[in-house]
Amino acid sequence: MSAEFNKNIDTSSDEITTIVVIDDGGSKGATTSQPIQKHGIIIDNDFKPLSAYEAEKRLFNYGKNVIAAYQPLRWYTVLYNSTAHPFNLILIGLAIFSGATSDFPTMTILLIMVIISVGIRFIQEYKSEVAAQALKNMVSNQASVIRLYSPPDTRDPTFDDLEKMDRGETEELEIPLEDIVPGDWVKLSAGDLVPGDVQIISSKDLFISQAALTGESIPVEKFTIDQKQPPVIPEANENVKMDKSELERPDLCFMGTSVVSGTATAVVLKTGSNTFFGVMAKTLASKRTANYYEVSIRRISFLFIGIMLAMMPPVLLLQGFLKGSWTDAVLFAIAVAVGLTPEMLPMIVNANLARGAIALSKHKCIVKKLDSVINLGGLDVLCTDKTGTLTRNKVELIKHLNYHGDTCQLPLYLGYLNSYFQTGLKNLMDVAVIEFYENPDSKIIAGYTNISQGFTKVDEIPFDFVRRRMSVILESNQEDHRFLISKGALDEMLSCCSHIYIGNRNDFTDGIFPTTDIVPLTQEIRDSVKDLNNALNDDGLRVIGVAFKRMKERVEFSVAHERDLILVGVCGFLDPPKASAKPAIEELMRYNVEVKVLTGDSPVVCRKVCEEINLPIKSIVTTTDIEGLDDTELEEIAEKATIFAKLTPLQKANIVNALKRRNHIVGFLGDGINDAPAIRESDCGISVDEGTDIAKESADIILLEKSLTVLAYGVMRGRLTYGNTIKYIKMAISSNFGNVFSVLAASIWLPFLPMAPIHLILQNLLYDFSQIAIPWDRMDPEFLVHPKRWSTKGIFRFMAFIGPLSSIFDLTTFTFMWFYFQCNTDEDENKVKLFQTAWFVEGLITQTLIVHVIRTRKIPFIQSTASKPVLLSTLIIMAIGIAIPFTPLNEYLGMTQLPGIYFLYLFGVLVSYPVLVSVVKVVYIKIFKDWM
Ligand SMILES: Nc1ncnc2c1ncn2[C@@H]1O[C@H](COP(=O)(O)OP(=O)(O)OP(=O)(O)O)[C@@H](O)[C@H]1O
Ligand SMILES: [Mg+2]
Repeated sequence: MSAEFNKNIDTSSDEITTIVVIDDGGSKGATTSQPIQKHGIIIDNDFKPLSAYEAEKRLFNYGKNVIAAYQPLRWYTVLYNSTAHPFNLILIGLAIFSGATSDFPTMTILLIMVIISVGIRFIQEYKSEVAAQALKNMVSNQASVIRLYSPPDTRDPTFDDLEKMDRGETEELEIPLEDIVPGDWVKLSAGDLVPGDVQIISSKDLFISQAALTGESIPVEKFTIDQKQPPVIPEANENVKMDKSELERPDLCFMGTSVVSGTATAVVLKTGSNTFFGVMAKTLASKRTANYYEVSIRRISFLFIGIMLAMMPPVLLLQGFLKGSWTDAVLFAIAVAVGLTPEMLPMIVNANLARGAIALSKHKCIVKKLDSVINLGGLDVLCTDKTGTLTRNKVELIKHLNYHGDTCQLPLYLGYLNSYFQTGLKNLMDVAVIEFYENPDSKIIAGYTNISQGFTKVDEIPFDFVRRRMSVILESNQEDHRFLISKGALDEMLSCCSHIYIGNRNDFTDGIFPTTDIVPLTQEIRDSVKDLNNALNDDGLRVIGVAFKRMKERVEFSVAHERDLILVGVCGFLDPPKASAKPAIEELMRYNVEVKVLTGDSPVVCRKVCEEINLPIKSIVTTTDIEGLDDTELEEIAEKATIFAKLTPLQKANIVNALKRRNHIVGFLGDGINDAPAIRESDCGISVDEGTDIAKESADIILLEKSLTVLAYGVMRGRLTYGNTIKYIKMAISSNFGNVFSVLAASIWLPFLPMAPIHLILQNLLYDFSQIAIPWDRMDPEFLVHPKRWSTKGIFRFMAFIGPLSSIFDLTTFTFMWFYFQCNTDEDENKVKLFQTAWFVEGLITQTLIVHVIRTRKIPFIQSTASKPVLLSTLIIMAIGIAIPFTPLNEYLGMTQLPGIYFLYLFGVLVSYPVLVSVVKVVYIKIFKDWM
């Protein structure tokens, strides 16, 4: 860029003070022509790009270009977040109360519980925060800036370097977004995120989507306005107030918005938290709306708290009135409250998500927001674009044909000129055209060594996904003519052509553009061009048409000039399917995820690709089939079709929404600007690292490699994460619910406390320990093959049916102790101790054991075994539970050794409880078709 850019700045216009910056449009080779000036900013001589040194200084003064609200959390914030949870507050409150009533053992255990739950959660979250940051750094976010030339080796500049610096030459650099400083000159093109609040110096058909700021989805055009003053850049410590009306100003673009089409050069006014977006983010971050998953977890937390609060008064009153000792009653009620608080819930949920995210990152899949892991597990429809996902990310030009279908140089040359001079989004097709042309083997050209040297660019009309074509306007260095060269999707080209070239010249000595062999484009000819297109499509070739026209005008060019063109022929591109696509599709089908292809390309090419990778095609629809449909019709069509071709970006998003309305959990994988709206609308938006900035910004998950294989793994991993989370929740909530019955029954029935408060609390502590390993558990393969969706209703149902089962065994234990061991009076302290110890052990063991039954639909241990950490943690805790009454601790805890016959009974419980739950499980699954 550098040199050309300087040449665009007409330094001669006013000797001393002014420079006119004129529309550059990022043009290549625009050295000799007189570009048309649309608007200009009159600014003084000091207005030039920054030097590397100045940029460095400003980076120090202004700080990095990051928004405070998005900055990594500090350890103390994480610690605060892990502590300030209602469950912990309840425990801390209860600990203080215990301390106040001189119940120090209880207080100690409560505090240990808080420390464990906060500690583990803190470690997990801090680890995942660090990992998330490292992962974010793996995703590249670059912006192009123009800076004054600086030698590659600043300490040892060459003579050439010095000369360039003397001349004040500039260079275009790709630098990390966060290193942009106020005063930097940045280049914007389609798909870019605007890297700060900027003022436009020059632009070409620049359309910006300001949806992120204003909610307005229609892109607005931005351009320079005549201005006598140079842009004002606020000082580093200046407090600039925000003025909403600035959003309307056509010459300002804002951080957080993105370029839909066109190009521009702009100067950065504000960065990071000083930008409009930064200020907004500060207020928004505190009012961020929770997503469905967060809401569900919160709802469940409240349910837990609700059960607990509902339990406290009856227990307190029953114990107080029936037993007479109010202090005992209060302590017991507290212990019950502790028992009913699932203090491990936040830790398990977060540890699960963090583990899932870290596992995914090892497969080059970066999760931007932790709970997207669960959403991945929920996917049952995956929409994807075609290029690079189903096909290799390498498009190759293999045919350049005239109207008759014969190989002809003209479409190649004109296509090349178009690709070479256009400066918008350079996509795979442009790269393919340039590579093919510049490959020495393919050049059969008379009179030219490099055709691009014979032309100067005057203007361009950038690509957009609705027009599906792009044009450049070139001036020949030999003739006094301008040429508009257009290339794009064939149908869209035909719609703007009036003539067609039917010759096949190979001699270009008298100029490249044909003047003869041009005939009107009759309907008949149109049809045969379409036949040619279809024949190429049938072979799996993507086709673009190339056309031109001669023009005398020296005007500002716009889309309106794309008419009455002469079609010179077509180029055919091969975009072969990826070898990995076939097995990946198979795997996704095994996981019951339906794949749909939403493409801007033609249906025939897309069908061919899908056939080659064995993607079953239900039906194919194109843009015209879905235009003007109402919501229900669109839903039906979205449900039925597999291939959606020639879609506009908005249509892609509409299809995603239609599928969502049909109760699907929809993922969208894409990399283009045209995919961004659909990515944003989907339940789980996925993009790739080499995708456009706006696609990446809209996505929840970034793949470092565009591949469906990773996604199949991600879906599986998401389901595993879901499984381990829901397993804990269902278990905890049903066991709590069961305990409610046992405690109430005991309170009415027994003349003494069924368990001393300290026992209840210790039991709870041990139980917590046994749960820590859950995030490391596995799920049955059968579980993983079905999409998982969060169902609060399912959780309630589970609680209501499975919870009371544990009470049955509590009650048999009470009965056994009451009748067999005659523990039926509060007069004999030893009997009371025996009773309490017996329930302590039985309760702990059944609670701990049950995870093995609940975690699977199958027969535990025989058909499905938990992972080692879970096996070990449950075994160890059960062993500790049985051992405690036999240790010297029993004195301190008020327990007593249990007789041998009790263990016979316990063995019976150990066998029959899982058997009972397993039987109920079979019935439950039969009735509700659901378990985990
Ligand atoms: N650089 C280009 N020059 C001319 N025409 C183009 C160019 N890029 C795309 N087109 C036209 O626009 C159509 C749609 O673009 P594109 O194929 O990129 O859409 P898409 O939805 O991203 O497709 P895919 O699903 O394959 O990624 C293309 O089929 C082609 O006809
Ligand atoms: Mg694409």
